[in-house]
Amino acid sequence: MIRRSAGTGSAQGIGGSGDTGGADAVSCSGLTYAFGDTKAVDDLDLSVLTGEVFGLLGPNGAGKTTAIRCVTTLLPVPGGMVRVFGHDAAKEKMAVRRLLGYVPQQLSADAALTGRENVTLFARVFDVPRRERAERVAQALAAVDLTGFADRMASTYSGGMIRRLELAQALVSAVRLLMLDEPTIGLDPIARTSVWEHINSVRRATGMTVLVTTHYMDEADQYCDRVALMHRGRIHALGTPDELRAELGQRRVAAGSAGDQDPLPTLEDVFRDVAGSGLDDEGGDFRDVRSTRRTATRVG
Ligand SMILES: Nc1ncnc2c1ncn2[C@@H]1O[C@H](COP(=O)(O)OP(=O)(O)OP(=O)(O)O)[C@@H](O)[C@H]1O
Repeated sequence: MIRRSAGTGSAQGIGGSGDTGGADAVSCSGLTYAFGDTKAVDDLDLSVLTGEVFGLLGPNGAGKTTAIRCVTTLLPVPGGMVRVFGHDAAKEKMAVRRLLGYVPQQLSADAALTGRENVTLFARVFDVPRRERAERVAQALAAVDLTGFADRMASTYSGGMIRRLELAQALVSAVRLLMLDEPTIGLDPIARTSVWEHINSVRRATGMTVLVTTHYMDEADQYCDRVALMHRGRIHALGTPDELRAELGQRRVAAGSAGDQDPLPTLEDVFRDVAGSGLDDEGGDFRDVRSTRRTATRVG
């Protein structure tokens, strides 16, 4: 498995302090989580370095959302250890929650509120001091280019605008770690690019760390510093997209199934190599499909 260090960039802005005390943004060791007999996460070891954009990839049902929910403290940590900037997610839930913003797959904005009201609600829930609230809400809306639409009902927003609004909600409490579960699912290519451009501009301004799940290999390739391929609750490959492609290319040359001059495999080839041909058998269940379709419908 390929591992490497990522560079970091840091400045102050809408996000929180760049001081991370030297700890990894996320560190999981031996993380295990089961729903009844289904082991969703199985002895997972994972480190997300401070300042990087880290992509967690894998087929439906691989355990990505479950792992992320353990990191957010929305699920307990029944086995193993999860730390966020050094804080134990099992024992220091509030400290962890204060450091991260989470955009789940499901809709987290209220259609019956304006954009500004939605973000203000998150500012209150996450204890942004009352005297700073209005300014921080305005900053968060500006960071995702929604200032001009801030006082319109969210029900009038397009799918891409809703996703940007959800980003603003997650960013308003000056987070150091932004966690995004399939942030661009169901969006058209222009809206997808726009969501990523906004993530990246906030990241450049603040040095925040981003942990994202996606099924779009082109996005992982383009926007992630490192990716991990998860399958059946475990990490099977980890590295930069270039490293993973090169490693598969070398293996194919060694096995005689490709020549030296052949183009490098794509990240999608790496994905297929890891997940094998069992994708359709293992490819999620009613719950997975329903959640994807629900998201696609509401943004469509
Ligand atoms: N609430 C639940 N109750 C029972 N089983 C669950 C529940 N949530 C997830 N699972 C099961 O746990 C496993 C991991 O699911 P999880 O949602 O973490 O995968 P995922 O990689 O995020 O999938 P997707 O890409 O479809 O979002 C799957 O087998 C899934 O069916």
